[in-house]
Amino acid sequence: MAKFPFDIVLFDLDGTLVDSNLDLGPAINHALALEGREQLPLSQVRQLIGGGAVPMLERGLEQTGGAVSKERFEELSNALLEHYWAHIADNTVPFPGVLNALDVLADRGCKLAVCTNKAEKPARQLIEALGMTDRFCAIHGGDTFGREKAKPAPDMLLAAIKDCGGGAAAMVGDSTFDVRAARNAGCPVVTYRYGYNDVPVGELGGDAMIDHFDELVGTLEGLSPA
Ligand SMILES: O=C(O)COP(=O)(O)O
Ligand SMILES: [Mg+2]
Repeated sequence: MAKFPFDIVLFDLDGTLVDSNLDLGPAINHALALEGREQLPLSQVRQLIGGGAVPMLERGLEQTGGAVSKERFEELSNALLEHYWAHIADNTVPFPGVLNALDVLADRGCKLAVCTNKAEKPARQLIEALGMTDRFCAIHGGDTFGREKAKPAPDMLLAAIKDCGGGAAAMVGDSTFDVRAARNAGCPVVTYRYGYNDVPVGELGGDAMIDHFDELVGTLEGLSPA
């Protein structure tokens, strides 16, 4: 078998490895209800995911009547996170084909890592609850290197590449945060059509797009390391 073109594959979490909308949705709606705001349908919540909990709540408030004071935002944000932590893996599951794709990549000698804008603690909690921790050499969150270093900054990707021992890396993600972070880190990037795309999926601008995780290994085989 030909050598696999990548030594390392970096994965976004929400909307890429896992379908977490069913647990993030009730958490943001819990915070909106505390402020007397209308509930957002899950189809709308999907489009708010990708930058982490703070941008998600900011945008949710904007879409239901406008911003609140800094103090109130802090309270609502804490309420959102508390609700989310209590229900982190109630309904969240890996997307179809994810576990098999991770198995095949590991068999082909790839090291795997998670680079998410979710805070590191809930990211680890979720990955652990799904029994997936041992698959990854590194799990970096949106606060691991400070919020200003969250995606689209390349820092967590570059750190994960180092943690995995260095080598040719590719990124897999669902949003503009992932595509821009991969570009900033100099890695090719595959996007997932059924993730939580924050722009129309054709405009994400990755190097390749998959409709199902069964396509991932073959798609990566067709890409060249940067
Ligand atoms: O939770 C979020 O908003 C972002 O998470 P992601 O970077 O794993 O998509
Ligand atoms: Mg995502």
